[in-house]
Amino acid sequence: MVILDGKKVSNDIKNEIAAEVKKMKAKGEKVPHLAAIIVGNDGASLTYVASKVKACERVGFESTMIRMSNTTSEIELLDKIDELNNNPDIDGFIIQLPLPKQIDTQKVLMAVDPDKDVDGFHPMNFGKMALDMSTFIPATPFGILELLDRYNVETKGKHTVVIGRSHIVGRPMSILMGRKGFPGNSTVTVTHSHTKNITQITSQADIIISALGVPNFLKAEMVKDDAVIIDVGITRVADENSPKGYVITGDVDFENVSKKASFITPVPGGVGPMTIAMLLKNTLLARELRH
Ligand SMILES: Nc1nc2c(c(=O)[nH]1)N[C@@H](CN(C=O)c1ccc(C(=O)N[C@@H](CCC(=O)O)C(=O)O)cc1)CN2
Repeated sequence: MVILDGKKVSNDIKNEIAAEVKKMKAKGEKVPHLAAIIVGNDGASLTYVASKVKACERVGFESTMIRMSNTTSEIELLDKIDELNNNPDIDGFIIQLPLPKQIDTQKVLMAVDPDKDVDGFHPMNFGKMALDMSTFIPATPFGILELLDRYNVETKGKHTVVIGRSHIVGRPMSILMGRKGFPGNSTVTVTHSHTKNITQITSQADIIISALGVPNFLKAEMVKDDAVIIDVGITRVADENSPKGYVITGDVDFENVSKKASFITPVPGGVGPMTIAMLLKNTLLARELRH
C-alpha cells in the first residue's frame, strides 16, 4: 500500500511556484496577488484562509484577506466583489465557503469576474471545465488529479465511484475523472444521499473518491482489494484528549481500509494541503492570463 502524501507533494508544488515567482521578480514583473474574502467567524474557515495567506507568503505572492462580519448582507458582499473585480492589482480572489444563511451563495459566485475566479466556481469556468476547455479547475479536484498524476496511478478504463455531489468536489470530480486524457478516461458512478445499496456500488470500484463529510463512513467491507482510496473528508470531531479539543477525521476508516487499498490518502496530510497548493497554481495562471 502506498500513501498518497499530499503534504509532501503540496510542498513540491509550492517550491515549483516559488521558483516561478523568483523568475518573475528577476524580470521586474509584478508578482501574483490573491485576495480572500471571509464572511463570519467560522473557526475552520478562518484556519483555511489563514493557511492560504501563509502559503502566499511562502511562495512570494502578495495576498489580501478581507474579513466581513457574520451579519454582512448580500448587497454588501456583492459590492466588495465588484471592488475586487475592478481592482487591477488583484489577479484572483476567492470567497471562502460556506457563507452565512442570509447570502445566496450561487448569486455571489456568479458575480465574480470569471478571469479572476481562481476557485473555478463561476458557471462559465465550470462549463469550460465540463467542455474540456482550458480554465480554472476547482482546487480540491485539481489537487486530487495532481496527486494521481504524480504517483502515476492508472485511471484509464477504471471504475471510479465518487461519493457526494457537492459543487466544490463531488460534481467536478465526476466530470474530471470521466474526461479524455490522464488522469481521466475512467467510468464514473456518482453516489449521494439517495443512493440505495451503496456497498454494492463501492465494492465494485477501482477508485473511490469520498467527499461526504461523514467521519469513518467508508469501512473495509465496502472496498475491494487493491482499490485506490481518496479521502476528501475533513470533519472536526470533538476530542477532549487533543490539545485543540478536536481531531480532524476523514470519511475513511483509515486503519482498516488501508490494509486493502493499493493507494490511499491520509487525513490530515492528504487532499487538504493539495487544495491550498492548487489554489496557488490557479492564481499563478490568473496572473499569466492577465499580463
Ligand atoms: N472558497 C472555497 N471555500 C472552500 C474550499 C475551497 O476550495 N474554496 N474548500 C474547503 C476548505 N478548504 C479550502 O478552502 C480547505 C480545507 C482543508 C484544508 C487542509 O489543509 N486540511 C488539513 C487539515 C487542516 C486542519 O487542521 O483543519 C488536512 O487535511 O491535512 C485546506 C483547505 C471548503 N471551503
